[in-house]
Amino acid sequence: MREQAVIIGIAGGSASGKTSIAHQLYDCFQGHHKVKIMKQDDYYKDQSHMVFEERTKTNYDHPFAFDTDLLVEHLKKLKNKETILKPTYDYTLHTRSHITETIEGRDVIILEGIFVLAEKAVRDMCDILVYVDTDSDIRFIRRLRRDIEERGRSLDSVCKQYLETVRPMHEQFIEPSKKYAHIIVPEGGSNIVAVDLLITKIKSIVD
Ligand SMILES: Nc1ncnc2c1ncn2[C@@H]1O[C@H](COP(=O)(O)OP(=O)(O)O)[C@@H](O)[C@H]1O
Ligand SMILES: O=c1ccn([C@@H]2O[C@H](COP(=O)(O)O)[C@@H](O)[C@H]2O)c(=O)[nH]1
Repeated sequence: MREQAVIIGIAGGSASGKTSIAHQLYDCFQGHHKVKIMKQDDYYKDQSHMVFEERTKTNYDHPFAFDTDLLVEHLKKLKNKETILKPTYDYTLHTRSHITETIEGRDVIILEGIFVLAEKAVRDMCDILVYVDTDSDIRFIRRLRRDIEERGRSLDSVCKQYLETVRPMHEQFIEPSKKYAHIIVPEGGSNIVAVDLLITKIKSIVD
């Protein structure tokens, strides 16, 4: 087993299927290796000093919304299989939760998030870079359903946020970051062939 962890970065638009692919990779490796899924979203800046109303106005699809310095610091430690204390994020409150997770050294780190490819310091930490490429209408439908069912949003708030920030920021930052990918996966987690190829490649590095 390698002394350093292998870090797989998975980027793509909101609701493109990053989490689904991350879980498929996790399920494949976890019996044989120590694996951890890391969400870039856990590194959204803490906004507990702001009232809830103010937090709803934050642009969550701009790089400034993230504490990327902390994420990179943690990735460096994880690369060396050191322990970190990871923050966790609460989408319903739009801020960090009080829970901190201790993560001990792992062989494989699967990092997923909208800016994993767009942020140079983050992508430089990854051994394999994946972009999940799913059409925007499909992503919008999935996001609408998910944000209402799981993130405590209303129909109007999802539509407003999508038009005002999610869509323009996707076009400005996320879509252009596709050029940094080693592998582009169309159709997200339902693309079994692409996920199988990815698993084969990761196995060749890890084993
Ligand atoms: N291939 C798929 N077909 C249908 N629904 C999907 C598919 N992949 C993901 N979803 C759903 O879409 C939503 C967003 O998927 P997710 O993997 O969490 O995307 P991301 O992590 O990119 O935001 C979730 O509710 C998930 O269940
Ligand atoms: O407080 C928050 C924090 C984030 N968001 C939205 O989440 C997505 C990123 O998560 P995915 O799982 O990749 O969809 C991002 O587009 C933000 O708009 C939020 O709404 N509120």
